[in-house]
Amino acid sequence: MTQQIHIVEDDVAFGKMLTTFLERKGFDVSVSLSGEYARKMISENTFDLLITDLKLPDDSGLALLEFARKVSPNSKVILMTGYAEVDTAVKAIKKGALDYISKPFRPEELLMIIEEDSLKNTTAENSTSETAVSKSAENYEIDEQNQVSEKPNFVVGISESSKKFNEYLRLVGPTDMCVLIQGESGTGKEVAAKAIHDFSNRKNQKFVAVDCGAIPKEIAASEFFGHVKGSFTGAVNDKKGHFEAADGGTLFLDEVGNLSYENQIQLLRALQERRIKPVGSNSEINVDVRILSATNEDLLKAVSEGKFREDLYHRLNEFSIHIPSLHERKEDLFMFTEYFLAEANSSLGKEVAGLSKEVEEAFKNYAWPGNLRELKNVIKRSVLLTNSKLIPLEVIPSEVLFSEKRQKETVDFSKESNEKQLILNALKEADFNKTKAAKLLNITRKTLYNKLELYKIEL
Ligand SMILES: Nc1ncnc2c1ncn2[C@@H]1O[C@H](COP(=O)(O)OP(=O)(O)OP(=O)(O)O)[C@@H](O)[C@H]1O
Repeated sequence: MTQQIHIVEDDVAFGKMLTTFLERKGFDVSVSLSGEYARKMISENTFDLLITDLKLPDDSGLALLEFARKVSPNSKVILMTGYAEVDTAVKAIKKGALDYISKPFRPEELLMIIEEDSLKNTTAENSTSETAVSKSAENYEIDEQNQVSEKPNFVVGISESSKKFNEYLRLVGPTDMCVLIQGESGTGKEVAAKAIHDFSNRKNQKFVAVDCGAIPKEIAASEFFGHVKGSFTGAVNDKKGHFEAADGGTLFLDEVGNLSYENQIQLLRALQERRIKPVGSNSEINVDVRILSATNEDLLKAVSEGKFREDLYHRLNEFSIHIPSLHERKEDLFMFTEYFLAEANSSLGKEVAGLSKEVEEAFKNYAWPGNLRELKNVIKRSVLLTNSKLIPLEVIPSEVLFSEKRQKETVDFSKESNEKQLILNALKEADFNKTKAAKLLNITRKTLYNKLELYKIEL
């Protein structure tokens, strides 16, 4: 079926360009120029995908995202952001957006995100059979001593913190303990949960991952415990819930801190009694499920503020694992880079050999607020745009080069080639406005003028 896409963009020309591109790729596309019109459209139609600008004259992309999650929970949302808005975009991902894309971007980059998501969905659909096992099982193999070990395609890392948390995965894996995995968005919490499952004797049973942040509280009970036909409007068939689907295996509750208080009580009851009752049913079903959960917020603080039940917190947290942010494990950066580069080359049919020296520097200096997910995205988009052996600075998104989140040791201005390229990038980014470009570079206007002269950059 043709996918219905709705674009919310007040820049008429840009919206038109995206529409034409996506229509050529076979999508059914409509556009809103304002938040008000977009809200009307979202209420009256069911779109598969909503692509919205973060800044609208009468609204914000974040508010639209929240609105869409309420009135049309099945619609995916991609946010288009300016270069300095990565933090907000990361917030958007936490609120349930599929992804974000920083402007300026080429339409091919957007298509890549859309196609990657459809691919994921197809894989997910194909793996709903009773015998399906976790995808991350592919990440491990049995060695000669019959020990489970990582294949090279699962990056363990060389930093002390990575070694430690991977050791914890190994240790807690074979137990039946409930594990709470904590870490910033994109650090690899789901990958870690799958690894725990794969180290357990449930590894040949199902691993069911549930994004608690994406379930509206009204239907959470039916999602977790299932329902019987006719139990509420819209319940046209009996439906199995996640607990039953994961019976014998592992249930991974992602963003568990987002569950409403009422849903927390229901979950606690199910965990204590190891029995569930589908909505509208009179009989209970025994379930044997190991619970792993993850959060990127401070759950203990949520407990002290009365937003998260303390008894549930202790149930879920029989063992806790903290995944370090990429910023805290900089030693692993280039291992992950190599891995994601190989992955991007193979999926895009390219043969990019590595990063240029300047890009390497920029990567080292960036704080990576979106962690491994951001690194993976940046590399994939850059590989797509690279036509040389090494990834050049020009294809790197400007937030990586100029974000306020960059660490203090900023750009190595001692290297002339770096400096000239960075100045050119900043000028481009600032639409050749020198005051803005100087600000981006964190130098005075006068210094910028001197440097323009030094490098013979004519404007
Ligand atoms: N050890 C690893 N080796 C290789 N790739 C990894 C590893 N850990 C994470 N990744 C990749 O990084 C990306 C982010 O991982 P994941 O989805 O597990 O993060 P998350 O912490 O669950 O994110 P969120 O908080 O947004 O739910 C994924 O594409 C994943 O495949």
